[in-house]
Amino acid sequence: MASNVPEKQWAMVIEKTGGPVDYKQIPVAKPGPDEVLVNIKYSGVCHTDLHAVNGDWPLATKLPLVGGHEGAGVVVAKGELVTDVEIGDHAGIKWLNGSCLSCDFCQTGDEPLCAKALLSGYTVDGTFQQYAIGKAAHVARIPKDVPLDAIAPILCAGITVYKGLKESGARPGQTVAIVGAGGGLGSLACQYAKAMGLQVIGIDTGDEKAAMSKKLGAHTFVDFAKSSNVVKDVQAATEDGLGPHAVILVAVNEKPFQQATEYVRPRGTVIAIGLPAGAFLRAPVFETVIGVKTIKGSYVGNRKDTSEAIDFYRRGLINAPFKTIGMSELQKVYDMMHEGKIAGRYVVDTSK
Ligand SMILES: NC(=O)c1ccc[n+]([C@@H]2O[C@H](COP(=O)([O-])OP(=O)(O)OC[C@H]3O[C@@H](n4cnc5c(N)ncnc54)[C@H](O)[C@@H]3O)[C@@H](O)[C@H]2O)c1
Ligand SMILES: [Zn+2]
Ligand SMILES: [Zn+2]
Repeated sequence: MASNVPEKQWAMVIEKTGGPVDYKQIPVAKPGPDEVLVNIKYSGVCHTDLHAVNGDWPLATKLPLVGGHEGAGVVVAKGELVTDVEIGDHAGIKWLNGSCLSCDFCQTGDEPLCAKALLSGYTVDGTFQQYAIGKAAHVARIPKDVPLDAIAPILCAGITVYKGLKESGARPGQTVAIVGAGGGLGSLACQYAKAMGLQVIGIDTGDEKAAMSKKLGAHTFVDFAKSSNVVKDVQAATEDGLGPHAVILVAVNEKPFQQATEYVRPRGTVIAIGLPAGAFLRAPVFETVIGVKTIKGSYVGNRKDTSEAIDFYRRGLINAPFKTIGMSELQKVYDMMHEGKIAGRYVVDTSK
């Protein structure tokens, strides 16, 4: 372990599901043989972190829990089996903290499906602390010319929407609707879609999110709260009125998951990414069949998706807004997120 690693550090911890999240000092963990210890400088706040606090999903978290899975920082220690990450390297701890590397899914680059996957800020402690552990095989390699605050949101939101866009099969020139375009994943989805040569329809609510979505690449914005007919408005936003070729669902409510199958273009694909509590996908069988529509889930990304998503940023293609706040103020971010008031992403600075 590097000599400047302290015994104790600041962290945001929940003791029980439902919170509150407390700012307190906890011990710094020691990396196991195949792990690295990363001095987290910045961590993005994903809506998943809020689902974890609230216990929304049919999957229990560890407790007490340090949340966070968009952590970017500097490697300060490593286990004896780690040969391809060096002390001083910049690294990211993402949702997929580790996987078995040998099951059928891991062997085929589908490691998010690994039954033994470790999830940062959920089944293992995450990045709302100054020093976090990651499996060396899975930490994101971050080039040193990339700023650690701006890259943090890419480590979940960016990877996830980039993968979702690839899974949609949408090709350059085609149209994609981003549902939840003003949020953390949505703002990045607008940028990745634009960079991939797609035309973008943004769907969300409020003037701030409308203006931001347009700035990030949406040619049309549909305000779901103001529109009297979202399905018609989304279809009307495509040149021939037949609807978008793909829909990326990153909203945190169930209703748009039902609407998407109605307005997606025949032969089109609906990609479900958002995870509203207790929600169901529902589609009319007749229209889905005769429209040859595809509905599929998409879940984070693999290590290759990770490096590609980071490379898009490095090449200057991604410039989604984020605001920085002290880590000790995490509860404020959760409160704003709960109210749907965040346009883009918040990133916490672990030094404050
Ligand atoms: N599948 C995955 O791999 C994966 C990865 C990361 C996050 N997620 C999930 O994605 C979701 C979004 O995360 P986030 O951090 O971007 O959240 P966020 O709170 O930043 O954004 C959600 C956005 O959805 C908008 N929204 C709410 N209702 C809507 C509606 N009816 N129509 C259109 N937009 C609507 C909100 O206004 C907000 O802007 C969460 O459920 C999160 O857990 C999934
Ligand atoms: Zn996330
Ligand atoms: Zn595996």
